[in-house]
Amino acid sequence: MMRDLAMADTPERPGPAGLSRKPVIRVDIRSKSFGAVRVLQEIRFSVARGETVALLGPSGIGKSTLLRIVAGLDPAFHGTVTRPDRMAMVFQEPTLLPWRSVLDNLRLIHPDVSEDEARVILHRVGLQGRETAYPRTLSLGQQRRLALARAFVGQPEMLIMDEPFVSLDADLSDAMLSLTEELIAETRPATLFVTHVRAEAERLADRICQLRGHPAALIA
Ligand SMILES: Nc1ncnc2c1ncn2[C@@H]1O[C@H](COP(=O)(O)OP(=O)(O)OP(=O)(O)O)[C@@H](O)[C@H]1O
Repeated sequence: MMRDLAMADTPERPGPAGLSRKPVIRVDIRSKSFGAVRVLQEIRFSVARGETVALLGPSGIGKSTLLRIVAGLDPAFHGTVTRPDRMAMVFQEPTLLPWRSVLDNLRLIHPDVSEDEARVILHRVGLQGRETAYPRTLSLGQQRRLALARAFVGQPEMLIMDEPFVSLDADLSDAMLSLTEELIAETRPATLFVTHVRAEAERLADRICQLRGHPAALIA
């Protein structure tokens, strides 16, 4: 089902269950510069609910810059981005609060989530029994599982991931990919993720975008 795209726009079309595939992320970036250096130019694409788009490109091309703009973390660009209210991000580093328990790491970000709901998602990612543990006592794989639980417990309409499987060995990377695939299928956010690994992109994504050139543009 995966295909490459150039300047892709998600048309409003029926989804697999006849549900509306109205885009929930619309990106129209005319330019992004750091000082005098223009990093991004003319980037237009959209992502529908339930759709996963992978972003590939060489190191330093501007992938993280693009993700930060889409997430609303960097407002200093020319253009427009439309995004839904409920969004979640997963970074290369799990970015956990070291002095808070596993359960608190979930509930501080999502105060409306009940303890029972938090326990259910922790069980779902394989962290049952570790609710009162502190992040430093978790393996890197477990920390990544907690970061995934934290992202999905809020039922995000939009999910942004920046190389979420980097620095894991092959088996762990495979397990995390499977878990992420399942959570995306259950929650169906509009997902945009960066990876250096084309096989990861082909496994997880419906569409693949590539950034190329200086300043970078989106191409097939
Ligand atoms: N805050 C900043 N100030 C100045 N230049 C920056 C800043 N952030 C990024 N850049 C520059 O913008 C360009 C794009 O960086 P970015 O981190 O987006 O690339 P990337 O494709 O994500 O790289 P990588 O794959 O190595 O993570 C690089 O030349 C980088 O040096």
